[in-house]
Amino acid sequence: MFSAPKSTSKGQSHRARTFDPEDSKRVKHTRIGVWDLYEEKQPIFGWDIPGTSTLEYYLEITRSLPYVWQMLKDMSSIQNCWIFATLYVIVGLALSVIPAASLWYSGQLLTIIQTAIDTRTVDKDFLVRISAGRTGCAVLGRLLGHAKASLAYPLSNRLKQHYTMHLFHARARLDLPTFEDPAVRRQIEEASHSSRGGVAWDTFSMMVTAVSTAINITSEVSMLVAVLKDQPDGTLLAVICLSQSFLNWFSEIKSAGQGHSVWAATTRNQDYVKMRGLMRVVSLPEHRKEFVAGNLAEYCNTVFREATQRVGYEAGDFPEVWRHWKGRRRLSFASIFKEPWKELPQIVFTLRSMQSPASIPASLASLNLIQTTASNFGFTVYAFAYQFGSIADQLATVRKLYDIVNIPNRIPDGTVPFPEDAQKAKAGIDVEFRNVSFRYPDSEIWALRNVSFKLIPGQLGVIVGANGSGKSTVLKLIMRLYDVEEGEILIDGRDIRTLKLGDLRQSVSVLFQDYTHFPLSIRDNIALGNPSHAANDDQVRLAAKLGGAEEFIERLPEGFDTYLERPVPDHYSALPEGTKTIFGNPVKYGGIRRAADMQSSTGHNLSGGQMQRLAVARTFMRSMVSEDSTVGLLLFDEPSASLDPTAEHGALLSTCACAVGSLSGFLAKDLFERLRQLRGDKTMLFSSHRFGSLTRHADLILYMNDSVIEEAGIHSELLARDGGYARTWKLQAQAFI
Ligand SMILES: Nc1ncnc2c1ncn2[C@@H]1O[C@H](COP(=O)(O)OP(=O)(O)OP(=O)(O)O)[C@@H](O)[C@H]1O
Repeated sequence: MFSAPKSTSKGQSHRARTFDPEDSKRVKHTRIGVWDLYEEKQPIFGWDIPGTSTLEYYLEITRSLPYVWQMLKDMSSIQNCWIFATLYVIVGLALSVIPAASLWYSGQLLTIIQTAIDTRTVDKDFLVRISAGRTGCAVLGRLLGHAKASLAYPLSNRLKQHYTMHLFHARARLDLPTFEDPAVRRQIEEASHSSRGGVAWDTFSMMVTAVSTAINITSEVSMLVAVLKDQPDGTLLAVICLSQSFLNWFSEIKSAGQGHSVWAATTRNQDYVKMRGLMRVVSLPEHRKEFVAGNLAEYCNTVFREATQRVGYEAGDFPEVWRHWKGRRRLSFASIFKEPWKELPQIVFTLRSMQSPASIPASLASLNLIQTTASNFGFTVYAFAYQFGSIADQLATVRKLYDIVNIPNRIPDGTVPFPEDAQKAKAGIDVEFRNVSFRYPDSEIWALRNVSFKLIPGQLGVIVGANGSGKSTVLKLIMRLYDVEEGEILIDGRDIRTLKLGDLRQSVSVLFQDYTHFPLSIRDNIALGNPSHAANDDQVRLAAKLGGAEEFIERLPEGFDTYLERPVPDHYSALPEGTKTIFGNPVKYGGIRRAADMQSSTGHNLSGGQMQRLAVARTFMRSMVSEDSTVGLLLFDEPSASLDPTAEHGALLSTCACAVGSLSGFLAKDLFERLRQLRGDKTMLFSSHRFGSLTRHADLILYMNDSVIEEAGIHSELLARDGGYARTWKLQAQAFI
């Protein structure tokens, strides 16, 4: 809904095991406008101050250290990384002592002033040397700062690239149920979370900054003590100024609101929710068709006006309302005393100067020195706390980054290679369900109950039944996207759980009902049907032809190189009205601009039927066009759902020049017929709502209802039985009369 402030987005989950907004002992509730904010109650000297000690906090750091060590070792494997890293550390450390060196020179200037007051003489050479040193420090500080920023770029890029591959691998290796698990998704999200250059860079720069900050503060404070110990009231002024910067920091942290605490906000104001919904209805292009056709303008205007009046002036996005509320809350005890406290050093100084007017110049110089150092000191600590949140949280992110590559998959791999005989498998494999029952993860409802059937090599099976009866689930279980809960599935007589997963999936081809297209080029989308032949353009084109997709692909301006959805959008400002296309794509303006004056261009829009032909082409790529394909079982989930009749009957395609001898024959026939001819002896299993040509040819029809197989047999048998299948078949037949 909104992005949390930076300091809050880090460092929450692993400390607070659970967060229950209703737990009033631990959670404070505040009503802000239409929003209910729930904040975990925090002890003042608990988590609020980054780096403060508690056992859990240190344990967290201790647990993460081996992973940080691993990260440092991994950095050595990245080209030139250690050179940049070492230089970065050296420059960072050198920078951290510059303020102390400047302070030393300033102290020397103080001594010169003091001597001048006492003796009325100035050592000019010494003054020149000290002034040069002081100026040199400033110049060196600037140069080192520049060098640090210049080193940060190549270093962070190297780390980013390395860990992007790491994250890619970690995500790619997960199976479906593991990937769908919300806990796993969260784990991945947390491991990928980073502000700028990735987790590794953030951690590395945090460590360098932590050490530099420590050196900076220690050296500055000790230098300040050394410089001021002989100055009149130096120590008193230093204490007042440092306490002032502490007060400042404390009030900032408090007013930053939740610091590092856990919080959540929701709105229960139905009028506000409705207002936001209506606002989207009138703003987004996807609703406009129905909005206009449904004549909704007047009704929506009235409802929106009424809802707005009821909500009053309290409506607003949470971040906006929250920011305003925090501004009001900023009037804390610390913030009230902060201002008068600032005047205290001046008051002390004035009192002292009245007592001994001769020391005014020296005192003035030391006051200035102390104030500058104290404000630097406060700023350094605050900047560190703000940038990195908590050290423990940052280090814990590294642990998560490494842990995600070890997330166990829910579907364990088998050990038996499959098939034993590739030629035989290619010519069809058999599949058998024995008393299979299955529930989806975290679901109480049985998706399949006691399902048994057998298809022998070369047979055509069709599963028919109402929505939600379990048809697609049968296909998913054959692919081992999930494992059965009871019973077993056998492929060529072997329990699929014993077979090597890669081999099993290599031998089966599936076209899902809810197939997706990858945000890659059309060529790649088809080629991924058979990754081992992805570079073979002829096969890709043949697969496109067989799937009935070649003709419309060729008509696209970029043909097979067209991206259906470009993963990298072009960005542009508000272009002059006459600009209709840019970079070959139409200029589009959405109802709501996502980022100031930036707008992304999207890819081409294909019809549902064209999209499905692409998906069919990918299936053909996998199963038909390659000589060495080991696919022996073809699964189709509602393959003709969005194909128009022309496409199904191949009329459009009959004009295609066919590349293979017998191709023209079956292009003119209906899709099922084409599939039947192309498959040779491969076993096929369809799930379909449609009865008709497909079921008439089926060797086995499974009529499913409410997760069980109610009837099984061939078309004529099931018609004769006059049960659910016959009823539905007659209903569908009547619809076409
Ligand atoms: N990912 C999932 N998580 C939980 N339940 C699911 C999931 N997918 C399907 N189901 C449930 O499993 C049951 C069987 O679904 P399935 O998709 O196999 O039905 P179907 O016969 O293919 O339906 P349709 O004809 O609409 O595609 C349904 O009750 C459905 O709600």
